[in-house]
Amino acid sequence: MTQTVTLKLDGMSCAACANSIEKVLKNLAGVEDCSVNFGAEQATVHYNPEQIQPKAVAASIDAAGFGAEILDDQDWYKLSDNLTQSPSSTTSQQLRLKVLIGGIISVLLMVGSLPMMTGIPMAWIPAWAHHPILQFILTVPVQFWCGYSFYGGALKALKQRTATMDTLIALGTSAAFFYSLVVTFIPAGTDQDLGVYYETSAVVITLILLGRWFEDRAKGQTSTAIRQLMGLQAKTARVIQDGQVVEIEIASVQPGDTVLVRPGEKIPVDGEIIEGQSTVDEAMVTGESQPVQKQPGDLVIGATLNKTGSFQFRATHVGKETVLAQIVKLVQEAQGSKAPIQRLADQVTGWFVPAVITIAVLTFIVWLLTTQTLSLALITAVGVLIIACPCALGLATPTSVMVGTGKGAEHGILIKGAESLELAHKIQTIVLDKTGTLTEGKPTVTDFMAVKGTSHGNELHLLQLASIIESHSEHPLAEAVVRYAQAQGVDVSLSDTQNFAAIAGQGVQAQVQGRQVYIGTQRWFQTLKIKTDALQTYAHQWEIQSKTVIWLAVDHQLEAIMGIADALKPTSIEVVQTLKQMGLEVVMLTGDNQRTAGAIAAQAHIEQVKAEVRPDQKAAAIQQLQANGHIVAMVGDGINDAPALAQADVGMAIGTGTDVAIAASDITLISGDLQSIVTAIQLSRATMGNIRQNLFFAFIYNIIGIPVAAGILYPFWGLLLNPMIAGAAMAFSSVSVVTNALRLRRFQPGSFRQ
Ligand SMILES: Nc1ncnc2c1ncn2[C@@H]1O[C@H](COP(=O)(O)OP(=O)(O)OP(=O)(O)O)[C@@H](O)[C@H]1O
Ligand SMILES: [Cu+]
Ligand SMILES: [Mg+2]
Repeated sequence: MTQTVTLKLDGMSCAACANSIEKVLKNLAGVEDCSVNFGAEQATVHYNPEQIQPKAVAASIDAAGFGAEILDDQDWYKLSDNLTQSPSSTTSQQLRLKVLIGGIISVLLMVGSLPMMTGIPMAWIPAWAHHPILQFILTVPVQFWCGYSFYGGALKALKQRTATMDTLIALGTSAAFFYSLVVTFIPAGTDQDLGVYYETSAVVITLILLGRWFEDRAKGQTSTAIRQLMGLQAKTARVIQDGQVVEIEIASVQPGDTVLVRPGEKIPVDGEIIEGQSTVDEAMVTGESQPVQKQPGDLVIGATLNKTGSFQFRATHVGKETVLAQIVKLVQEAQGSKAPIQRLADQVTGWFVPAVITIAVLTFIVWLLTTQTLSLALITAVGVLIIACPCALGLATPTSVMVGTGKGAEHGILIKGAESLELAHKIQTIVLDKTGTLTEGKPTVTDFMAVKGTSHGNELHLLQLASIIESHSEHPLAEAVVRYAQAQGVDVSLSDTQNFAAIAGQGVQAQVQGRQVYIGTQRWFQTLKIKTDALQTYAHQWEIQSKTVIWLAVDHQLEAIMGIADALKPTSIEVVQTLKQMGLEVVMLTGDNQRTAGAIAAQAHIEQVKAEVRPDQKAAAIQQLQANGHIVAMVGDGINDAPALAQADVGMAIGTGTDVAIAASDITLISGDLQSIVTAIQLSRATMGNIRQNLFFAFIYNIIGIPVAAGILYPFWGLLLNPMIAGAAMAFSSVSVVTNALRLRRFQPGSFRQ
């Protein structure tokens, strides 16, 4: 049996580090699958607990030179405390100090070399400021203290027999530094003017650290969604103990406790109202903007806001069992998962670094041979090494995925993984379940008609037989029948049913009071050879009014029919229209009969209808649509439709209220509002657009920069890329990628219509 553990990682400097950790993990016995996300600094590991334990997994990451901490969800409250604090990590503070010191030294070095670099004599700069030995002394701390992490990273990579961006920076700056060192202490015997390049190394190191510092800070902001969610948690709860109201820490609340909530207070944990009434604002968890009426028996969600009344409820779920905790866990997992598009970036980084080293060596050799100038050959080679860093490439997808999934959670859309987020923008066909998705899912019996002149002609008696059977069924239609019977004053409690059987998609049967009773579809009755002609005209009439007709027979004689209405949700028509405008094909899927389905579809302006599809055939119906080469999404209520949801490329479950049916679906729409289907697709489109921009930003510097740094323009215009500018461009590329990803935080439903 596979288990999953999430680890918080430390010490990764670029996507290549993530790749090498992934390699280490995949080589461990007992690890079945894993994914390391550089942007989220997380590893998700699927392992076999009989072969390996999370501790051993973490230890192997440590051994590879990185830090790993097991994210244990046992202690939810501690975790939430940690996460709600601002993310001013030690890494960030250390980076800041290094940037500061590197910056001061770099400025001193630059000022010293100004006259030499510009060729203009500057009287105010004393000659000793450019003394090579002074410059050497100044550079040492930058090279080996500020730049220590590059050497460390390069060494780690070497152990894994790979090369990362640290390798490139370490190589590039070391080349500049040691070349200068040689020139400083072994005076050249030639007449060539050999300059030193200390400032190049110092500036490059400082700029790249500056980029990383910005990146680190910005990366912290990509996870604000989680911090906001965690921040919703109440700190204390008012619990009734021995008739006294006591305020206790939220961590001490136990399931079964009676909790008191006053107007304007946060509801501390999940539970069921036992006394009192109120309206509750659940927007922060479900995305539903309208406050919801609550009365005894209704469920309340922890972290939502009580508005008007005060009430008491019995705690049912606390700590990591609460809806909020589950949402946070899901979002965290999604943020750490990998989008398929990232595999491309990973592959590219895999061969990019070795390729760059080769290009740099070639550049060095070619320039040395053609110009006989060592300094020119060196500077071009260093330029290539610096500009070619693929670090922005590793940030391009994970940062957008983090912001995108977080944004989803904010709107009540839980996206299970980056893969679903990516797939959602490719959806071509969207299949909507009728009952509970397009309609309210609250059917009510509106009509009753008995066959006149039969021996059991008593309507109430028939209704009693029907409701007795239906009280054994969980089907929403069955509940409607029972409710109707009760309203007519029928006693449904008396029950001596035998051989009850529910036939999926057809109806129910049983023996009641010694009689064989059937309730179900007309089609089923035809196969049972029960004549349905007598009520045919009524049935047709009701069906055209979009009512579901269920048939009742006693001892193989048709006795009555009932018409059941289930209204469209108020937003259905508009949502279908928007989906069509977005270029999607909309299909309605239902087990209900053709005519009723057709009438509902017509109301919702849906042209394609698949009706009379039994629950076990729904997955096959999806498969049929996929066979035409379409990417198909299915929206259903998540309980009956699980196989179809799983079959669809993207399964969206409508989880109403606290009933978050997470398991079978790729995307859970927490509020029942269909508008969130549109929002989910728009969010996916916006995120993918954002990722493409990021990949552009990440590549453009390399594509333009490498040939220029290699000196392609030098023979024509004498143009070379100064390694310091290469360093700045490199730092800027990472920063521009993360900043662009943060732009996604401004996503608003409806604003990204394409
Ligand atoms: N317990 C029941 N009592 C009466 N009729 C039933 C019962 N269960 C199923 N049926 C009949 O079978 C039909 C198909 O049921 P099924 O559960 O497949 O679909 P549905 O819930 O009506 O629609 P959807 O597929 O949109 O959810 C129903 O429309 C109804 O006529
Ligand atoms: Cu880099
Ligand atoms: Mg159904």
